[in-house]
Amino acid sequence: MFKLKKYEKIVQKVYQVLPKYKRMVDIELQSQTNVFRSLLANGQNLEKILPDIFAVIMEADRRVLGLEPFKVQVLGGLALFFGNIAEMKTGEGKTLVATLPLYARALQGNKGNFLITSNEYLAERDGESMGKVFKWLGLTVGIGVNVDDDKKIELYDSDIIYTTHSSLGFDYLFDNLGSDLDQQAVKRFNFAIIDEIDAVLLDGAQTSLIISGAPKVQSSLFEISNWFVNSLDEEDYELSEDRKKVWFSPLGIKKFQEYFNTPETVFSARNFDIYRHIVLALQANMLKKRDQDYVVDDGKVVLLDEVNGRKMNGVKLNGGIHQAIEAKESLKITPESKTLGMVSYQSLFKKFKSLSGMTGTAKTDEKEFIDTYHLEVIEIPTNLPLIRIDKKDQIYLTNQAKIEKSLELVKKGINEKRPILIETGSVSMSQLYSLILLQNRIPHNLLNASTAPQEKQIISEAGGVNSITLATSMAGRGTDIKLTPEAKENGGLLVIGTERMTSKRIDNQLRGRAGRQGEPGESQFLVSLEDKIVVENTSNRVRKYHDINVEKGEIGEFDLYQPIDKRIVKHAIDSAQRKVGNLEAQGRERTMAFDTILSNQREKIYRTRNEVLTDDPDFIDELINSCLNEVITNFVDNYRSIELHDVADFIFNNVESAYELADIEDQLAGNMKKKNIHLFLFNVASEALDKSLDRFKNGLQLAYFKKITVLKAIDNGWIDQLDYLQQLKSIVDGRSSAQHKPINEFALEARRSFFNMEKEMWLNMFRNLLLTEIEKNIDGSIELSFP
Ligand SMILES: Nc1ncnc2c1ncn2[C@@H]1O[C@H](COP(=O)(O)OP(=O)(O)OP(=O)(O)O)[C@@H](O)[C@H]1O
Repeated sequence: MFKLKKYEKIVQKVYQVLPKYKRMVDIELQSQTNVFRSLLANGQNLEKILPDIFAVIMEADRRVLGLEPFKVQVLGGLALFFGNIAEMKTGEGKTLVATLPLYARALQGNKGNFLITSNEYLAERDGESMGKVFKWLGLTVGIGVNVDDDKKIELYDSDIIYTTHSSLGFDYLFDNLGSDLDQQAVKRFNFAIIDEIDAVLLDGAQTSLIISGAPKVQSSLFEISNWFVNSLDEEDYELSEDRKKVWFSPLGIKKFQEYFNTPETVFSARNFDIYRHIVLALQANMLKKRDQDYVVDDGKVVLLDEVNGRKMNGVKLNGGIHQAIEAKESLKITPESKTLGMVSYQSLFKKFKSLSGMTGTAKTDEKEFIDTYHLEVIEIPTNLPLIRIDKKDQIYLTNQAKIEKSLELVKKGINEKRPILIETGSVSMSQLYSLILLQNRIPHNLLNASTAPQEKQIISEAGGVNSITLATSMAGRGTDIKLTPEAKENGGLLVIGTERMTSKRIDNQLRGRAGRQGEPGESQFLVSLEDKIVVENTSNRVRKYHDINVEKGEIGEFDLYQPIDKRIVKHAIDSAQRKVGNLEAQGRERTMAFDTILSNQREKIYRTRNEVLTDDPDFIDELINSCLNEVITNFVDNYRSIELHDVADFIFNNVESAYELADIEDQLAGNMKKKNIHLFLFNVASEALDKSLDRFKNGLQLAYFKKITVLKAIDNGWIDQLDYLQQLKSIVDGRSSAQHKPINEFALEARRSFFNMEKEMWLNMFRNLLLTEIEKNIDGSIELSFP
């Protein structure tokens, strides 16, 4: 409330200065960008001149787009500027609202200002339309989808960037795989507005973005593990309530120990690899269903999209689960690939100095936004009163009754000459419904994942009289259906929902296609007790109620076509939907907890990497010096007492092979104290290093050699660590009990393995520096072959 008051005061100031800018001719208004920029460069406080900045962009919006932001839109713009979530009802014009804070933030000249959308269609649509205003005011604008690699630097150098969350995430990960700082594109994370922030941060945030590459050594453990898992009984494992997790019961663990003849705890380092494979086999057999999660096509496992059921050709599950399914189906096991980079959306967006978001539906999940992102939700009033009529849900016992009743509604809408939008929960349902409409001779447009290329065309026709659009929830976000004057007169858009979606927010987004900008409209959802979400998430009591009454219906004792008005049924449907929502929230919380641990390590590595990439010779030399010290200290500390042959082995394996045992003996002169050995090895290594580096007569080549050997050691170590952590996550995530707190075990092991990785990195760096062979080509270039 306090914040809203503050913003309202600024709005007043905006309207006080607006007339001044309205009087300016185009060229004078356009020049204000430079005026503001130089004021800011000279130390002017951005907030002080905010009313003027907002007034300029408002007037530019009006001149270029023909749209002057309403008062409530200015208020929304301020909520975004100050880093909040602006909750503005569907159709209130959020696309335009975003222009105000983006312009203000971009004036500081610090780049890295983003508008992030949940899909490519919106990024392109909004980037192109709103881009015109920014360009008119002299700023540069980039659209970050489908961009060639060689255009990435230019893209991210724009003042304002419209892109999707995944494009940004992948570009960030790829940047940190390269060996050239000049090639890094995503350098600045200053300000971001996330459009449809609940879709991006809640609906789509359970999975992390992953880049994988380099095949791993093939393992034969997949088949053995599959065989073992098939020999288990039901009491050997437990499934979570939502059947999305599975873990071994104490009985199962006992069988594991007997079968593999390993009395040690299953979580010991020695058992890690086999245990991982067993867990994967258990998951593949118990959680992944053929023809539901995947199909077997031509000897290959092809995944199915959970939401729209389409085949996802070429997509593979990470972390070995894909191979475990192949073993389950007795197919040829494809090579497993290592994870090269991984980031969750949560970590990605936490990188921004200032983050904000907008949506029509955030208040219900405000707690999660505050807890996770420190984002407050500010409710912005509507410009005109909302006059859409949201009818209460009609609940039927059977799908058949529901569909027939919805058809009646469609026909009624046709008689009233209104545009109709029918929403289904999946691609298959949309196809089925399309068939039913055709059987009833009702012409319509179908909008789902497979007709996506025609999206623009379909939406442009959707607001005319008698236009019927059948869609999946794809048409639920950002879709702006423009009504014809006649359609408005006839009552506006009629939205018919044919089932509850996975959250109330998504339902509300669908309703929100109607009644935009104070227009007339209506929404009606029809639900049945046979809908997927209800069947999968309801109690036995409701199931019984369904079964008994269907039987009664068959003998005419229950009217199947009469909507059910019982509280327990309504309650059951609401709670089925809530249950799905809660499970998803828990999933996000877990992803976040795991990723927080991982992101601390990732940041540390990426920071060191970037320092190496800056080519600062002092930094690299210091690093190399520490490397000698670390490796030798680690070696010495590893022994209680060191024998001569241990020292010889160390030199032979890591420094050079031509060293004679007698020489070592001579030089140590019987003094086998650790301090003396340390000194001796340090001298040997320093000499060898000088010799190795002396091979480069050219300063540039020498600098390159140092940089690349160091970088290679860091990257190899980190990739192995990342891959290990991903595997570890999949096995600890499955077991949750009083004794085992998965996240604590993960944290402990992650820390221990990071420590080991650091040691391994130093050693690899050491070996790279001393043992890399060089071949000179005739043209003066060199080729390195690493040990
Ligand atoms: N100030 C304005 N004056 C006139 N029309 C406007 C104004 N602002 C927005 N509009 C129009 O309102 C419609 C809805 O805008 P937009 O699609 O940006 O809404 P939204 O808030 O993003 O909706 P959703 O929540 O569904 O994504 C558009 O047709 C847009 O042109």
